Amino acid sequence: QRGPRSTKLNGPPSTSRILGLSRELVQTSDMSAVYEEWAARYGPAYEVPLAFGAKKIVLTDPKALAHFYQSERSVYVKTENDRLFIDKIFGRGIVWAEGDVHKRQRKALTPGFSNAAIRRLTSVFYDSTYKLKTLWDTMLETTSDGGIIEVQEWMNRIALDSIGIAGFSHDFHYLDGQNSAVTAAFKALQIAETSFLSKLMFILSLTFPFLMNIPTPRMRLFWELRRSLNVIAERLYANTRSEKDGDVAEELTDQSVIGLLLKAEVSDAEVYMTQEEVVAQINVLLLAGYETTSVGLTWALIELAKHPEIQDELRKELAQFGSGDPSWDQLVSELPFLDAVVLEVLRVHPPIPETLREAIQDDIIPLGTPVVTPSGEVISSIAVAKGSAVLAPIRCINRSEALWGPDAKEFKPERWVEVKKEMKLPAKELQGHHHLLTFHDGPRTCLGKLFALAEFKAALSVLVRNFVFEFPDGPETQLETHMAIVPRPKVVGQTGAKVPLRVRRAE
Ligand code: HEM
Repeated sequence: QRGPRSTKLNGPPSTSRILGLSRELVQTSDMSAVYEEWAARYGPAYEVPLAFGAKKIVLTDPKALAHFYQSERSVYVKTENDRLFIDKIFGRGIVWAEGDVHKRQRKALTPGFSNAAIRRLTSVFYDSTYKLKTLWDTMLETTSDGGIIEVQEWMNRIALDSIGIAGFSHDFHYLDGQNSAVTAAFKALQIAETSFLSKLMFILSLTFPFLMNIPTPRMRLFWELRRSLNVIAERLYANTRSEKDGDVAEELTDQSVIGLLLKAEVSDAEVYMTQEEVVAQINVLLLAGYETTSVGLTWALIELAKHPEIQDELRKELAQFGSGDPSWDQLVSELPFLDAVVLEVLRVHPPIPETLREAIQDDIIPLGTPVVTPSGEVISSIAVAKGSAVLAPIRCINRSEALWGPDAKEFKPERWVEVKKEMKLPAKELQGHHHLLTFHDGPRTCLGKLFALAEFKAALSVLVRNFVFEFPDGPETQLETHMAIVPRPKVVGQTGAKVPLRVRRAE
């Protein structure tokens, strides 16, 4: 028996009876700007026609978004097709799980991400960045004017080695130039240019999962990545186990996220995980912790290269530590400008640009700002029928002029001084990390938030104190998006996700 129907909302008209607006959604280079335009025209809750008569409800209203994220797991879940895709790539770990299985897995993983755990892991982030500093120092030794360095690749190296060691006591030695099946698969994904057909197949496969079995070059890369991650994950599982049994490297193992996880697995039945689940968590950590942070760090260097005055101000703030490094506590609370730069990078360039969910039961979503329906009725809540797709366009929300003011698209770390003192903008109604939904919110909010923030801050503090970053062709250099696992920046004209910067040693 069908429950109440969804409220009919206004929204952009379909351009194709078969594809709805799917083709436009795939072809548009800046989807967040389109979502913003539609929100300005149709209000902060509207609907978008998709392929084969499907549609999705798009929310930019802060009250609606707070409700949406708080109702994750109980009302809003990942779509079956998303889960099938996640299962194929990541396995059945925490990103795949829903309901009680998710609750149990999250409980088991949580201690690995506590304040105390991250405080202990901060030295790992410093070690990785200093390794890079030593290598760059050697590369730049003979030049007075700096050298051109493709920084995205180096941020990948910091991020992969850091998650390997801090996640499961495994050193990939990627900073040392060592390649592996994992690095090869990630690299191939970054270089591969996605054809329109391949992108369209990918989008359609979320509606028609059988398309995932068609071996497009992109799908083959995903399968290869999964295969290579599994080999590593199983070896790590076995190693950690034998280390634990023989009490070898116990201290190191215990400090990594997976060390704590394995400990929980043997001692607490409530959070018991199968070997398959543990292997899947390693895959998840690798993917969730690697791409997001390396992309975020790359964007940070891009923005600093585009804004030399901001880079100088940050360098000045960091100078107070001389040649020493800020402790974890200092990184967290004694470097307001570093904090502002990091928050601004996460606002303007959220590594995961949107959240798509499906309602597993009927729901009523409250609205802070009423919308007008096609029949002219003014409503302050919308009915959402079981089975409806709901989208939170994070990147659009973070950059929305209606929420963040007319300078919303600009990179201005100084705005955070105001935001933290007294937020006057409509964005103050947004929940999440300092009004940002970049890490989501609610019961499925990013578990690695503290990990990511500590890594960002430690890495940037070392990089900015020691090096100066510039665009070889000036700050007006244009960038575009390259679709890897998450969207990556690339300088226009480069093949693949490349960001070459001129790097000089800071005096
Ligand atoms: C800037 C860096 C990062 C950003 C922006 C970010 C963002 C997110 C987002 C948006 C989600 C929700 C995904 C979804 O359910 O659709 C998520 C989940 C998650 N993240 Fe992060 N993440 C970052 C770094 C990390 C790191 C470094 C780790 C681990 C070391 C991590 C571990 C996780 C885990 C385990 C989940 C699943 C949580 C759950 O489903 O309950 N993340 N992250």
